[in-house]
Amino acid sequence: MAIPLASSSLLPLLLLALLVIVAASLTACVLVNYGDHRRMRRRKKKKYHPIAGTMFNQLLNFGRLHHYMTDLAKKHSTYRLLSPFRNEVYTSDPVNVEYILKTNFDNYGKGAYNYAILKDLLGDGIFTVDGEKWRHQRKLSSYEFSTKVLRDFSSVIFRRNATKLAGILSEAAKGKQIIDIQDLFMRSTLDSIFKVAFGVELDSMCGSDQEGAEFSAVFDDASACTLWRYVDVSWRVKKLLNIGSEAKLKKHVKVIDNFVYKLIRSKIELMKNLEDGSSMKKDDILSRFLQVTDTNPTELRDIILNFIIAGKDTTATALSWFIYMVCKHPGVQEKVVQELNKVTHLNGSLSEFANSITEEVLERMQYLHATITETLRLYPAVPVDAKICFSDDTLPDGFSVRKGDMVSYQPYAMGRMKFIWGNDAEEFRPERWLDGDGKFQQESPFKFTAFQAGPRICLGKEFAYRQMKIFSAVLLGCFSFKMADEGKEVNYRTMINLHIDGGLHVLVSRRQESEVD
Ligand code: HEM
Repeated sequence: MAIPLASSSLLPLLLLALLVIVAASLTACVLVNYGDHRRMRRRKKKKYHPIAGTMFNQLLNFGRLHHYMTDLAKKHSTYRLLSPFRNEVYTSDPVNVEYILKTNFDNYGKGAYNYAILKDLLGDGIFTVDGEKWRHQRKLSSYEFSTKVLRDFSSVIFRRNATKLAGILSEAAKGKQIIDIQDLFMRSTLDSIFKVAFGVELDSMCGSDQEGAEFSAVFDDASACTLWRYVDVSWRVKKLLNIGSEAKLKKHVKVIDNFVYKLIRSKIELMKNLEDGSSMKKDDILSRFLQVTDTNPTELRDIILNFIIAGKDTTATALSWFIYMVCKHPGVQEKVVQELNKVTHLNGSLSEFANSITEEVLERMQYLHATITETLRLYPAVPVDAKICFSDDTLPDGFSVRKGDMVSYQPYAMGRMKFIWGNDAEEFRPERWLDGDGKFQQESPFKFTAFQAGPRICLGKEFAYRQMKIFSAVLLGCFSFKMADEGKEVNYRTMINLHIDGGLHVLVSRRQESEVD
């Protein structure tokens, strides 16, 4: 999901909310502690995970939240943070993770809490629901995601957009211009997912489509307002009175709905008018749904918007951290290029070069696959992922959780745990993913949790890898990258996705060995 935790315009409000929450936390912590103590005495047999801090500490460490949580994880593989609203359990223990995400899957989900917050924007889409509703969505969507039609169509879009991006970098290289590559990745992944989902060219990369640019801005803002509900305890009142962020959200959702329903209506018209479906076959997800299912417009709206939110910032942030890593490790950058040299010819036009990156070529790029995976191990696009516990339970480590507790696994902290990855856990070393023959080796998804695991594992994992590999192969084949300011500290901004704070500013230059024009 791609929702900023704190856009700069929301910062003063956020600080005010933090102060209120801090006061409430302190009082609640005392009460919860006391309550825990009494309950523990009553139910002697049950034990609960150690308390490592409170929500107050989280707020104090907001700017370095994932560092803070990693430090706690180094002390306790599973711990509790006290909050006035609910008990929060955080785990980086793969055995507990497997239990929550797979073994007792039905007992941990989005719950009514997340549903209420997300529903206005994401409707009954795959991200917001549990149980039968989720199963239905998952079945419909996983069938589509596994088809060759979608694979081929999306690869064409990725190659085209990677070529477009390389064209922009080419101009920047000529003028020795510093570019914010994260911003460009954000635009190009939005364009890609939009084309794949709706069959519509948004062109936010070049900004040629006014309506598209407006949709993109409104969608980002609506996501920010939705996320704001997680910190604004008064959001329901504001919604009732239609004021502040809630009034803004309502207005934005209307714009989004108009845009999306218009697309759906015109697609339905188009389908009706097709005399010979095969000769004018359309391969975007919306058209495919209309061809093969009898999904109604509201369901379609929810399905497609959820895909857009899922596939937009996740891939863009992962690609940005990948570029950051290869800038910091020029040796790795060179090894990726050597591999590319082996499997493709770095000559011809930009689009010829991009088109030469076929499925077979992608399959042979094992070192690139390992480098992207190593990036995601240390910089997972979703750094923490929370579930709600539906009934009292005991985790495999012997500690109990209660109905209503928030139970989270933490990909960011897990990537840095020595007990999972060995003493070099914090080092960037793509080789850890390769066997003696240089072949990529999968790890347990309960250790490498960047894509979640179990029945709800990311539906777009293969799609995302293909996109990231095509983009990185095209870009590294043509350009060498270095940081615009080598001495500048690069950090994340605390958001649902792991964005690079302030963007990633790089200098690119044409590669000597590449004769791609
Ligand atoms: C580097 C890229 C990506 C990463 C790291 C990633 C990671 C994740 C994670 C952690 C979840 C679980 C979120 C939750 O608990 O709700 C998830 C779910 C999901 N992802 Fe991805 N994702 C990526 C790209 C994509 C793309 C490109 C798409 C589709 C176009 C996609 C589609 C989905 C969907 C539909 C779900 C919901 C699955 C379900 O609840 O059954 N993802 N992803």
